[in-house]
Amino acid sequence: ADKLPNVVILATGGTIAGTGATSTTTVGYTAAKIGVEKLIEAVPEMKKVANVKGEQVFQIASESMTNDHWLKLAKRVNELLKQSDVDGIVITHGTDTIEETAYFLNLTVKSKKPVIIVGSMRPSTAISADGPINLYNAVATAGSKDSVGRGVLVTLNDEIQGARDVTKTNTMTANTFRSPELGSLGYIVSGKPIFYRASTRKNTADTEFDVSKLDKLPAVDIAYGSANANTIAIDAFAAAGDVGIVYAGTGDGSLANTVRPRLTELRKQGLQIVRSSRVGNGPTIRNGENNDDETDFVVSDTLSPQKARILLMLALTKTKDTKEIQRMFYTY
Ligand SMILES: NC(=O)C[C@H](N)C(=O)O
Repeated sequence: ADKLPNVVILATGGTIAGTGATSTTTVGYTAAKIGVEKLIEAVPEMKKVANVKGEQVFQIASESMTNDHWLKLAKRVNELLKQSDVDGIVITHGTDTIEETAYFLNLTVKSKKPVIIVGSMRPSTAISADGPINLYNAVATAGSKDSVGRGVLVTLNDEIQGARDVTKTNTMTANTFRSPELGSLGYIVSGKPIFYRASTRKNTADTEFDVSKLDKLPAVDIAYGSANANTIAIDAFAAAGDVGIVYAGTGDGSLANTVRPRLTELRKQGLQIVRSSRVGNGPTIRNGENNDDETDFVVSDTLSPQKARILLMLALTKTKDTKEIQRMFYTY
């Protein structure tokens, strides 16, 4: 028989480790309660597809994930993947920011070995909890040779999503993770990942980003466009010392006439401005709703504001040049 792959589970908390008062409590539970050993014990079936080891890296609800957590996690993943006795990694994670952590690691993990991020929508104590099957599928995917070189993957609900394009689309249901514009990558069928497509964008070992020597990321925040828009948030970000702002504009990243002049001024003062969209689908197009060549802004392409924030932070660790940063937004 083939030797089983070695998979390390890095646990970070989330609803997959959550507990509720009763088996029918699916809302109003407490996230991040159960330790990694208990998570592993709950799914003995995993032993048939991999040799599994667990490590508790944090125990938090994912809405409290920070840049510092990401740096620590990326460093640990890179360390482990350098070991010849580690074939793949599974990260258990809350679902609220799972897509952000996935994209951050997609740009900063320096290995082709599989990295799978998994969560659940129902707490571990719930009737028909989705955590155990999701964890089983994630371990099976992490141990599969078919998953090598595909970038960081998010697996829930029997589906495989790519880190760049996946997003949470429903606040409550188990089938919340979708890659609405560009499609999911595949399915997990009885413990076997089946891939149908791959992103054309660069990831992991093929990126230019290296966080191994960083202990801090540049300060970048997101401001949200709406009718009656004003500059209160962007003024505060600038005053707080942000070096970049992602503006989640209306429509194709359009900017109100009350906002555009101030963003242009902030760019002149050296802040990097990325124009993105609050719509959730479709590209924010260069020189469309704004003359970006003239204002010297970057556009996010199809990245959501929350993912544009990540790429802008990493870009700013390499360069301050707008053209270079725009190139990165068309590359990753
Ligand atoms: N379903 C979940 O995991 C939600 C939880 N608030 C978290 O992100 O940690």
